[in-house]
Amino acid sequence: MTEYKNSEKDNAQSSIDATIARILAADEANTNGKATRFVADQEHLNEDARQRRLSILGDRARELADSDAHTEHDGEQYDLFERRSLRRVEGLSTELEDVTEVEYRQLRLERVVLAGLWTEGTITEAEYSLRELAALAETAGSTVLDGFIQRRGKPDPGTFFGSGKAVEIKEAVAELGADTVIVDSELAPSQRRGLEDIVKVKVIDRTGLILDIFAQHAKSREGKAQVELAQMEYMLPRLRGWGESLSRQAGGRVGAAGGGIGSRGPGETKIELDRRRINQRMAKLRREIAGMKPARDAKRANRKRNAVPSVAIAGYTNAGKSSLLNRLTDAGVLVENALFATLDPTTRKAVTPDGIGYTLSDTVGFVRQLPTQLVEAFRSTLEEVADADLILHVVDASHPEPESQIAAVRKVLAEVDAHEVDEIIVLNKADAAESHVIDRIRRREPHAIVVSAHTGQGIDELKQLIRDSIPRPTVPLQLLVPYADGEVVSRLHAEDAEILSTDYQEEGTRIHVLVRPSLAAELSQYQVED
Ligand SMILES: Nc1nc2c(ncn2[C@@H]2O[C@H](COP(=O)(O)OP(=O)(O)OP(=O)(O)O)[C@@H](O)[C@H]2O)c(=O)[nH]1
Ligand SMILES: [Mg+2]
Repeated sequence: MTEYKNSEKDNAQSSIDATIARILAADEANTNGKATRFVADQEHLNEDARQRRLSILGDRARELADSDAHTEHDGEQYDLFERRSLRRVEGLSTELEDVTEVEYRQLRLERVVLAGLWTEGTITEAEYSLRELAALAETAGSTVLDGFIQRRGKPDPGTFFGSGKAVEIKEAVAELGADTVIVDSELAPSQRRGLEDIVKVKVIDRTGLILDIFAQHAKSREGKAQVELAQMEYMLPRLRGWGESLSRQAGGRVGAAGGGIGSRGPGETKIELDRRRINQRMAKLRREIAGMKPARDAKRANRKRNAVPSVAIAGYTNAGKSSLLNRLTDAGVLVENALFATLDPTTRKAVTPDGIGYTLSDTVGFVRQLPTQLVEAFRSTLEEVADADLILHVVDASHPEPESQIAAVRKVLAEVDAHEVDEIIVLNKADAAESHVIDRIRRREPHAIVVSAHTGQGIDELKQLIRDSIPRPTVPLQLLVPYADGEVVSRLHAEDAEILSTDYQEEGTRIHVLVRPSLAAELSQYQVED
């Protein structure tokens, strides 16, 4: 309660806080567990409140739709044009061709109502989570009509929300003409069915929504296979939930007849057939993904052999990772004010201000409650982060509370064993951030730097910091390179070597240089005494 009062002081004018105030007032009036509508009741709506109702979630949605500011560092953004011209075709993107009659839902989200439980933390956190869900829904291509938060100790085992709340959601769905309810958690299969029976439209959970976005955005063969595998993994237990009673019947009969080989055929239910086909498909996908690994490993091994230091850009979705890559290397990678714009990792060559080469990789963004199926499916991609010499952990400092995003990212990094890699916290979007947020995080994170990929603020310092943080060539050599072998000199200039001095002598170029051990061996023939 006191936490809320503080934030009210900071931001007294905002419509969100007005909403929160209403929620809290209603919450105090109601006993704990009673439903709280996220917006004012219809009969109490004056014109002002009506406007506010439209803007509570719409703010985020509009932000997503309108502001796609690009800088000249973002290049031509061909991918963005392509993505815009490839907007979703109903029902196609998430269809699973190989699987018939499965309970898998084609998401086809159009007009949606959001609903979340507030079980712990402050109402402000519950609010952020719902706003993020709105942004996710927008990214998936749907229109968000309304949102609800219910204060409740723990979810109802049957219907997730309390029955009163569920009825209220149903009324809003009918009133607004929504076709989908999106719940801000992962639902048990039975809870989803229970809730669907009440609200009478399709119910999707956060995991299903994130999987849908990934399915829409995956572009490379590997990315597509990874997402499909994750979708299947998500689907399988839900399929079981649906078919449980059927399977039990068949199993019972098999059991009574003594069971065993041959007795399964006729008694086999459709659900088991589907499950088997999904398992087969998953095994095939796993093989395919494993098959793609050698190429990736070879690339990585090549980088390792050349001992090129690698820097991975990681961070919460929409933090500005791709913008930062573009700013540092002019790579022209897709930048979009949407969640999960980047799914296929891009690696670019970069050089430090003093000419040391390194690779810089953009990665898939993280999100709170990133489906575990996705972490698993993207493991090979994420492992590259674990392999890096340095992680630039990009944080959207214009968010009022980036701490929870930092925590969510570190959780995923730990899952892929990347938590021991050196990390620089890059507080991005400084141009749009509140200074008290930046100060607060800098106090907590000594290894932080403030930048703006848009204005270029702090970018030179960041480049210096990268220079100081990556492994540097250490082997000192005195070389005398005949003028006929000029390409060796240019290679030293282009590659990973730190040239300390150059002297043009009669027999050739005399160079004092620091190189990596691998290169030192190759250059032995040119070595001379000091
Ligand atoms: N104001 C401001 N906006 C920024 C800055 N950097 C990035 N943005 C905006 O933030 C949005 C997301 O940028 P991206 O670079 O696509 O973010 P990302 O982290 O790669 O996102 P995903 O790939 O979706 O995870 C875009 O609308 C950018 O224009 C910045 O320094 N200042
Ligand atoms: Mg990106």
